[in-house]
Amino acid sequence: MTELKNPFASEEITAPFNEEWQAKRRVAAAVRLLTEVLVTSSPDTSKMHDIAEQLENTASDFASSPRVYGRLDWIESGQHGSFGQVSHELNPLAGYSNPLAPPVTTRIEGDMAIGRCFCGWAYEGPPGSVHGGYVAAIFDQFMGFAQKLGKRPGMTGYLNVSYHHRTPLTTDLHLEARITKQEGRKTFMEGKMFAHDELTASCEALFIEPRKGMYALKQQARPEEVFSPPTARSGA
Ligand SMILES: CCCCCCCC/C=C\CCCCCCCC(=O)SCCNC(=O)CCNC(=O)[C@H](O)C(C)(C)COP(=O)(O)OP(=O)(O)OC[C@H]1O[C@@H](n2cnc3c(N)ncnc32)[C@H](O)[C@@H]1OP(=O)(O)O
Repeated sequence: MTELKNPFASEEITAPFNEEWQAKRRVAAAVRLLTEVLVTSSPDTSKMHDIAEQLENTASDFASSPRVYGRLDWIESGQHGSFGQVSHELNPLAGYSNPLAPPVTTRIEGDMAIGRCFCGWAYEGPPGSVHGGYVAAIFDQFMGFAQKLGKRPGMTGYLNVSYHHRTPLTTDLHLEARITKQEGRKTFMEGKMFAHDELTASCEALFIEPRKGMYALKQQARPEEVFSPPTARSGA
C-alpha cells in the first residue's frame, strides 16, 4: 500500500492507488468521452434510444456490485486507500475516477499554488466559453487545495469571483493562488485563471477552519444512501 501524503501535489496525473482505481479511471474517462460526444453529436433518434438502453443496462450491472457510499466508508475497509487517495479519485472537480471532474490538477511551487484545467464542450456557458458556475467551482477546488500553503485548512466561507473575459473551452487553463493574510482560523487568499496568458477570471476567498478542526466533520449526520435520479422514462 503506497501512502501518498499529498496525492494532489503533482503536475502530472498521480498514479492510481491500486488496480481497482486504475480500472475506475478508465471507466470515468469513457464516461467523460461519452458526455463530450453526447453534447456534440446528433445521431439518429432510434439509435439514441438503443444507446440509452445499453447504458441503462451498464448502470444496472454496476449497481449490482458491492456499493460504497461516501469517502469515509471508502477508507473504512483499508482496501481502497487513504482519505487523501480516495479524494484524489472521487473529488467532483479533481478526481480522476469521477467523470464529473474535468479534472483540475494542482501543485505547490514556493509560496504559490499552480493549477491546470481543461474544459470540453460539456462545460459551455456563453458561446464557446466555460460556464461561469464551473469557473467558480474550479476556483473553489483549486483554492481549497491551495490552503495547503497555510497551516489551518478550512471550508470556504466566501468565494468572490470576478469574470474579466470569457474563459475559452478546449483550452489549457492555468491557475495561480496565494495566501494574502492569515488570522487565527481564517485564511484569506487570491486566485487567478489564465487562458493563453490572458487573465479571464480572478477571485478572493476566505477559508475558515471549523471550531473543532476539519476532522470534526466526520461526526456529521450521514445523507440518505438511496439515490434514484429521475429518468426520461419516468417522465421527469
Ligand atoms: C477522515 C477525514 C476527515 C476530513 C479531513 C479533511 C482534511 C482535508 C484538508 C483540507 C481539505 C480542504 C477542503 C477544501 C474544500 C473545498 C472547498 C469546499 O467546497 S468547502 C464547502 C463549501 N463551504 C461550506 O460548506 C462551509 C459552510 N459553512 C460552515 O461550515 C461554517 O460557516 C464555517 C466553518 C465556514 C464557519 O463556521 P464557524 O462556526 O467556525 O464560524 P464562526 O466561529 O461564527 O466564524 C469564525 C470567524 O469567521 C467569520 N466568518 C464566518 N463565516 C463567514 C463568511 N461567510 N464570510 C466572512 N466571514 C465569515 C466570522 O465572522 C468569525 O470571524 P471573527 O472571529 O469574529 O473575526
